[in-house]
Amino acid sequence: MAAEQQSPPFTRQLWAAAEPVYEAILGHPFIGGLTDGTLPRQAFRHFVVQDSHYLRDYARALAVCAAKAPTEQDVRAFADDAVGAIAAEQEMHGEFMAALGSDADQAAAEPVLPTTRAYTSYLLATVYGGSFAEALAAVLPCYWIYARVGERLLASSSPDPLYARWIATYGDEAFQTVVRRVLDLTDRIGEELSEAERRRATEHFTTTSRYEWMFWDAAWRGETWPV
Ligand SMILES: Cc1ncc(C[n+]2csc(CCO)c2C)c(N)n1
Repeated sequence: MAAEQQSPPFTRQLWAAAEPVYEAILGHPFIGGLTDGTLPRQAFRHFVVQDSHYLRDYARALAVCAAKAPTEQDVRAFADDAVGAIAAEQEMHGEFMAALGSDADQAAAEPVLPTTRAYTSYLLATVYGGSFAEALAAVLPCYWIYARVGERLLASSSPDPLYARWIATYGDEAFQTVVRRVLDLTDRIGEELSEAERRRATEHFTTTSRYEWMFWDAAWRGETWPV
């Protein structure tokens, strides 16, 4: 009998699809500026304000993932992240806003800009309308790209204490452990997917990876609504 055809681990397939985007992120001047400390405060502030808006909807997206998750343990893990991990990120943004002479209320009062709106709309449409695998693939770049970027930047860190704090959060071993958990789940789910389902999920993964690049780029450009 012919040996059963083994698919490569799903995460390997996903990363191969998004690798050029990851390389573009590492080469982006926003990331370069975080590392060498030259990133203008205005660009960092733009990022923090938009990220506060992003996190509200991302928490919703994780809660939908929790509702669709296959096992009790996975339900708990996503529900925990929807509450605890998001709260930790919001708290960090509160500290960033204070260091920038502002606060969370002021951030909340600022408009949600085009890239943030596009990214969160896409995330929410995918998690509400798609299968669990599609939902997982859509939320995954948020974890995985930040873990890879954090890990990469940790060695050099930043001469700017604010930017060093940002890097330390994502380079931290505790965060890397959280991400490994989500990646293990992705490989587990991937084993049961048909080729067509893998393709659909990969499309979501590539799209939200691109939105991660665009999110930094929007802050770097000081994006506004054109009208
Ligand atoms: C645009 C954007 N993408 C990813 C993250 C990082 N992040 C946000 S929620 C979450 C999961 C729980 O920790 C992670 C890793 C961010 N802050 N902003």
